[in-house]
Amino acid sequence: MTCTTAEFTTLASAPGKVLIVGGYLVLDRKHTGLVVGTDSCLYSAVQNQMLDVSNAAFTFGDADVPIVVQSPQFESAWWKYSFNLKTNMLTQYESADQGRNGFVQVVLQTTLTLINTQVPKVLQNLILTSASSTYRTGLKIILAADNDFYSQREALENLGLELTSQSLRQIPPMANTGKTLDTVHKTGLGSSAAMVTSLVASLLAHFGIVNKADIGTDNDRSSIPSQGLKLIHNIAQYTHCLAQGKVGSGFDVSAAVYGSHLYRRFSPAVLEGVMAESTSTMELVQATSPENPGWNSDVQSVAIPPRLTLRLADVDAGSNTPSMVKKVLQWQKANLEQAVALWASLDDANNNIGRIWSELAAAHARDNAEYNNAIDWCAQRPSSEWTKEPNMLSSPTCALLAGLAAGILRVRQLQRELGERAQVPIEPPKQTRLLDACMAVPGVCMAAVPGAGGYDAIFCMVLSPEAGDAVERLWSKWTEMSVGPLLAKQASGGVSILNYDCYPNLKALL
Ligand SMILES: Nc1ncnc2c1ncn2[C@@H]1O[C@H](COP(=O)(O)OP(=O)(O)O)[C@@H](O)[C@H]1O
Ligand SMILES: C[C@@](O)(CCOP(=O)(O)OP(=O)(O)O)CC(=O)O
Repeated sequence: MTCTTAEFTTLASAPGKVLIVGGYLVLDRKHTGLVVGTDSCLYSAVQNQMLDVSNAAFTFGDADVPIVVQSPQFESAWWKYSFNLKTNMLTQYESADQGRNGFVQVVLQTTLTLINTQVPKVLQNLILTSASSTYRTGLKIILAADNDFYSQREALENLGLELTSQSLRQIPPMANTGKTLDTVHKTGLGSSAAMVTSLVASLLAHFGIVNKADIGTDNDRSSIPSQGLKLIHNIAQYTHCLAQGKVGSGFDVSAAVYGSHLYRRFSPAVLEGVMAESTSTMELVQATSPENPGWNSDVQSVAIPPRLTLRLADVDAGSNTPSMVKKVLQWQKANLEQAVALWASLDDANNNIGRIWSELAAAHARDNAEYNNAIDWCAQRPSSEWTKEPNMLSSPTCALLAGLAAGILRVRQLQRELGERAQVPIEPPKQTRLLDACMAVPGVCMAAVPGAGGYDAIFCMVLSPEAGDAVERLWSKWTEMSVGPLLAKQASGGVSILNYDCYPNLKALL
């Protein structure tokens, strides 16, 4: 498609996440988490726009820039702000139903303060181009999400369609949810981390603080993060923590920035001094700087092995991650000796998965034909048969795939053990039955609960489109729980700057 670039509109996207292994352990810097970024994204479009402020419930002074943010897929989701260039104060002066969006507000407050401190003239230019006190040049921001972030069950029911990916493809992209942000049913892809990351990136790129080339577009990123990408990461981690009121592991924001990788968290100390409201601008600049050595997270790229495809489903029940985390950490504290041993076993089992992925990628690079033959063969049989055929015993790829299937069973066994000991339903029996059935489908090499586990979601890794279809047929016939497929697959890239003109659905929203 030939697209022209619209002047003054900057569009950024950030992917959702699936924590394949490493739930709970990733909270501690001693351990890593294997996280995959999805091709379902959150988008943020920023445009300079002449805004009519004549009826605003706020008197605009010489230094005030108006900002309108809309999330048109939701009911009552618009917020109007003014950002004062002299005081760096963001004021929300109007919104639908007097609502607030804590994540948007914190990102705007922080990012605009940093921009105004580092390159004041870019925001002052908006004031200089304001035509009158009635019309002022400000920022119009649109937030939009791929449908996968929110449950589409109701939409399918209303259309009289079954819960299948074929039906999901009939729903228009970025469809209206008919819900508010508070009542929408999320699928667990990490909407706030992806939204925060895309909004930070779009603002920094719009005002030239980071170079669009530094951020990358879709898949053209080098493996060493640029200073610009680090700045986006640091601001996104900081604002996400501030908005959620605690310093978490940050794997979700890291996936939104860098895409799929092996993640080791940053030491929380880098943010502990700047979580208070009284944080000064200088402290903010220092804390988020790409040069700040406190940002010691480790992002190691992992290759999802060729021809392995991620399939996701949300389970219509839901779990409360923070309360599960609280209970697991309480148990860990109260049972240190047992916990040390269990954490070590889980760490081994988790690392084994990442290691086999790397070895599979290496096997593909070494002998493409052998690799493809083994995938074709395994794709037609359940994993329990992969070691039973004498002819295939000499195939290195077949052995690795069998190791992967056994490896994820080991992870699951330990996750169940942790769940039983901490009295937290990490892989409850209903999920065990579903996951065992998935593992029995020909061509499935992995199936487990992602992240914190519970009743939120499941993931599978399949070796062929036919295996993916077979898994989906199993889900659609599953009666014990309602299992809804998502359309998302794995994506290698993280946050990206996109050509706005290539996204007519978004353009129609602005
Ligand atoms: N499309 C969106 N538009 C505006 N805000 C959003 C959007 N998606 C997520 N958010 C913000 O993120 C919050 C949800 O965060 P949270 O409950 O932590 O869910 P998640 O686990 O998906 O990140 C919303 O209340 C809202 O503030
Ligand atoms: C337990 C954890 O290590 C992983 C939780 O991963 P999920 O993907 O389950 O997260 P939510 O989207 O918030 O439900 C907690 C953490 O690292 O933040």
